[in-house]
Amino acid sequence: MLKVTKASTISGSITVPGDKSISHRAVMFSSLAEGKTVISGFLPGADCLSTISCFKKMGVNIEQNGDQVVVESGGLDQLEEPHEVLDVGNSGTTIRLISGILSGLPFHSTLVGDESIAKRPMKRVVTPLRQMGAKIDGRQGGEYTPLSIRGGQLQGIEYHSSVASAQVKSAILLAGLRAEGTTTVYEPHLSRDHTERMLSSFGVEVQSFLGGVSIRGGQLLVQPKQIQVPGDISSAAFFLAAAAMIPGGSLTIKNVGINPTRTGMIDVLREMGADLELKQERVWNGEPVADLVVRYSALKGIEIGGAIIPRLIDEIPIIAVLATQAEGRTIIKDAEELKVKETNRIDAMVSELRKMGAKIEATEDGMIIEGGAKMYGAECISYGDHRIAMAMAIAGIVSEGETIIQGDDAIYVSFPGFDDTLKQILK
Ligand SMILES: O=C(O)C1=C[C@@H](OP(=O)(O)O)[C@@H](O)[C@H](O)C1
Ligand SMILES: C=C(OP(=O)(O)O)C(=O)O
Repeated sequence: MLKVTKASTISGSITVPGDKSISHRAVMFSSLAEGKTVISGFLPGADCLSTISCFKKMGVNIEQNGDQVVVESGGLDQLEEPHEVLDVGNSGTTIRLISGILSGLPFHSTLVGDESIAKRPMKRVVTPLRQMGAKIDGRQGGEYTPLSIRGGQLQGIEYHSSVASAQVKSAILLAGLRAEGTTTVYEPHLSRDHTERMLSSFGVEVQSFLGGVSIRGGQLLVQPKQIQVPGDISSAAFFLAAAAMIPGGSLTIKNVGINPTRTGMIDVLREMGADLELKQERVWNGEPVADLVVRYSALKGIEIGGAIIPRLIDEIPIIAVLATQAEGRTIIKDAEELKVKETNRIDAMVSELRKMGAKIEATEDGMIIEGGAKMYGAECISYGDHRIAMAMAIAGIVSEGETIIQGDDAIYVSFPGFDDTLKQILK
């Protein structure tokens, strides 16, 4: 249980843990390359630890010590048939990306996860992977876990994904690495491109073009020896929002990844009127990084939809909180993907923010928030979803009285140390 009370203001200089998407990929791709890779700035959260555990079960030697990870592998061809079930825990990224990798390997494996994973749709990866030649079975025709995969000879495909999902795109590209010919994925809007960037840094040729990306099969990964993971902008988002909406707020967050496919939150903050600066811009392993400086200023409601949605998909719970503190109406649309995350994030945010007095309603594909309502502390639940737990903790610091968040242990999925960082900046 996490307890928070109204903050008089927040200030300071902090860092946030490593980017979750990049940490998963760093472990996966290092496991596919022959030799030793040292990863620093790794996110030691539950989701990325699940990825490590799956690759260990396929014979990869991985030592993890806090945010330092050393991966020693014989390469893709040396991965072994796992004796045990591969457990992805709560991690959608792990199950979807690993399905793409397993599809090209000549053995059988079974994938399971927790009760949230058991409700998340898998056909979005199973369908294209089957088209490429993988034999995949699962509950309800392959829509739900447990999934059972027998990989082998694959054929490249041209796939038009109906969702802008980096997990779908990455699963197909990773299978494409082992397929005959070229594999092309088209997506309705550009989703995060960490797979493309990191594969390039492993010497793989990936062709990105407007609307899609192609990969030629049979290419080997050559490990870059060192990978430095930037701070996660999705974790930084909670504190950026807090500083932007609390009078007198002023905060620096150092070493944050600012890959343009992830910076929708920065665009939203600026459009709402926040005072935000990027400093010390630089590049780590093909990923842009900066220090973010944010200060309080009056915010106004805006409309959010279309191509920006995949660029801020995980930030929508905290954007909903931000909107409660802005003047006027915020409309979030085209975000139906929120219904198939760790929980239905539209329903969860509407229900929890309403308990605190916010004026918020759910729509088919998002939510509408009327800013300016007075908010009061309440007893909230996380629905086992890390982002809901953190969003409600930040809602608690702008509300009168005390807020209790039940199920805050979910935060460990993506942000170990959230509580301490929050305490550090609360004044
Ligand atoms: O590829 C990734 O690392 C991720 C992609 C996104 O999911 P979708 O691909 O389902 O949109 C995001 O929500 C998730 O937190 C991480
Ligand atoms: C949706 C998320 O992650 P995943 O899909 O990997 O479970 C998230 O971190 O918000």
